[in-house]
Amino acid sequence: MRKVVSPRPSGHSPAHLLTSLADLLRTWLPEQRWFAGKGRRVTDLSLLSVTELHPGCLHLLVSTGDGSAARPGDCYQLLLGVGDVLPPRLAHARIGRASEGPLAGLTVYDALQEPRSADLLLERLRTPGTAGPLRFERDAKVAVPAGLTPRLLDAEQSNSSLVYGNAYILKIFRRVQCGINPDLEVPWALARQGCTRVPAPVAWFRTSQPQPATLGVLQPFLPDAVDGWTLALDSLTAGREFTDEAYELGRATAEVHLALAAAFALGAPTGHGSRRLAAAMIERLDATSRSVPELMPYVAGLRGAFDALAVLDSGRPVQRIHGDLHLGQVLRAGERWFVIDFEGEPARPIAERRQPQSPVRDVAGMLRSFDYAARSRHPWRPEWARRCRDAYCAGYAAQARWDPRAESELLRAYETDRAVYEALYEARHRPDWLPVPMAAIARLAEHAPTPTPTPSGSPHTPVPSFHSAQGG
Ligand SMILES: Nc1ncnc2c1ncn2[C@@H]1O[C@H](COP(=O)(O)OP(=O)(O)O)[C@@H](O)[C@H]1O
Ligand SMILES: O=P(O)(O)O[C@H]1O[C@H](CO)[C@@H](O[C@H]2O[C@H](CO)[C@@H](O)[C@H](O)[C@H]2O)[C@H](O)[C@H]1O
Repeated sequence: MRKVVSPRPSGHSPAHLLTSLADLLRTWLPEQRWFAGKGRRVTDLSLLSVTELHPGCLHLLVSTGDGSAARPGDCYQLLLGVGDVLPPRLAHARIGRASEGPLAGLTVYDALQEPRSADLLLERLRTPGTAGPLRFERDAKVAVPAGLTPRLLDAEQSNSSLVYGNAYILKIFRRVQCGINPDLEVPWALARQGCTRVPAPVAWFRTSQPQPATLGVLQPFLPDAVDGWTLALDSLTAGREFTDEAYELGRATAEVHLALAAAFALGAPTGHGSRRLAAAMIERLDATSRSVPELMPYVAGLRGAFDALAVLDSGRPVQRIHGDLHLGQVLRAGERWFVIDFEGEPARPIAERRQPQSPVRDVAGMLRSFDYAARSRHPWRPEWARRCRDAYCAGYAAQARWDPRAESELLRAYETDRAVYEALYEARHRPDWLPVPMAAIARLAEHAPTPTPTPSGSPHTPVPSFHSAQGG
């Protein structure tokens, strides 16, 4: 997202406002959990859009860059409060005091932490309309009540979420990309399909400038739900099995996949497209190993999984999928699993995330997650993860009528690709966690299939057993 500028708040041009905000945001942005450019300095900063939502509350789209010509800048959505004095209860929201420009002497803070601004956002969503380039819309069939008490969710998130009265949750996308966000598009389509595994959007807001983009989505909040990651860790801590839950989760995943296949156009079977997919995975491996040197010793071993994929002729069609499925993206309320966060991998371009892909990719994401959970507790219990993985695939097979374990090369390639993604994610966001995906990478590299020439000279890949690579 670049360049265009929207209406002027209270008579100040964005360029003028930037003189007040630039220094503050250069320091504050990189400290935020949702800031994608971890480890990079914000050297270029510009305001793409400024909208005064109400006096003292600015909605901004800012573009940040690190000065490198090779990396395009990112666009972030901010809601900033500006005032003379910050009440002590908002001390934690303080960004700083502007020293120059039109806001000189005023204190700037993160307005999402302020109930008044959160109330106002909900009011906007309840009563559709526009504010400058922002458009607020809702499902006319759902009446959202007024006056619900807001609280900002304290979760480790890629975005920011406000919960209203334990009845609704508003996700505010932090890193904004041009186009409809799959986290609005997919749950909306699934709801139309009658799929009840996904909370259906009831309201949303978007911008038309600098380019059309989704900015936030309001959905029903499941008040008694616990996420799969917390449940899995509880089970590990208590020395309990998690296979019944994993089986049901496999069924829920398959149900969502079937609904997705019905709601969106299917793509052609992977067929010879496997070569292109393998090439993309190899490219990601090479690029990641340049950023995460710990990967270097394993690159040759890991490539085996991608080489095997390149010669695979899969007859299974591709379809829309979740794209970033793991235990943190599933919620259990009572005995029932729900799937949330259809944004896909936030670092990838939206156009790519909306492409049909193999459902095996989601399955691989969840299988990696069982491994993650088992790895994050001492002593490591590989058998626990192996049983969960098996139960999950069995549940999936029972619902989908095909077993992901039968797609062993595809599954292995996607698991390897996911582990590489995780290594990059952890190196950037949580370096202490890097050993978790690295342990899987070491195993996957060690057990990687080696394409061997067949008597006819065409490559033949021995299929490793499903358990050998991940189980121990
Ligand atoms: N509909 C919901 N009901 C209950 N909790 C939810 C719901 N949607 C999200 N959450 C909670 O919010 C957290 C973050 O949501 P998520 O969509 O994964 O955001 P992000 O993309 O920022 O990671 C989840 O882990 C979950 O705890
Ligand atoms: O923010 P998102 O939930 O969209 O996803 C990102 O952050 C996740 C961590 O919060 C990360 O997931 C990795 O860690 C999880 C445990 O914290 C584990 O369950 C996942 O299997 C593992 O991939 C995810 O990769 C990232 O996209």
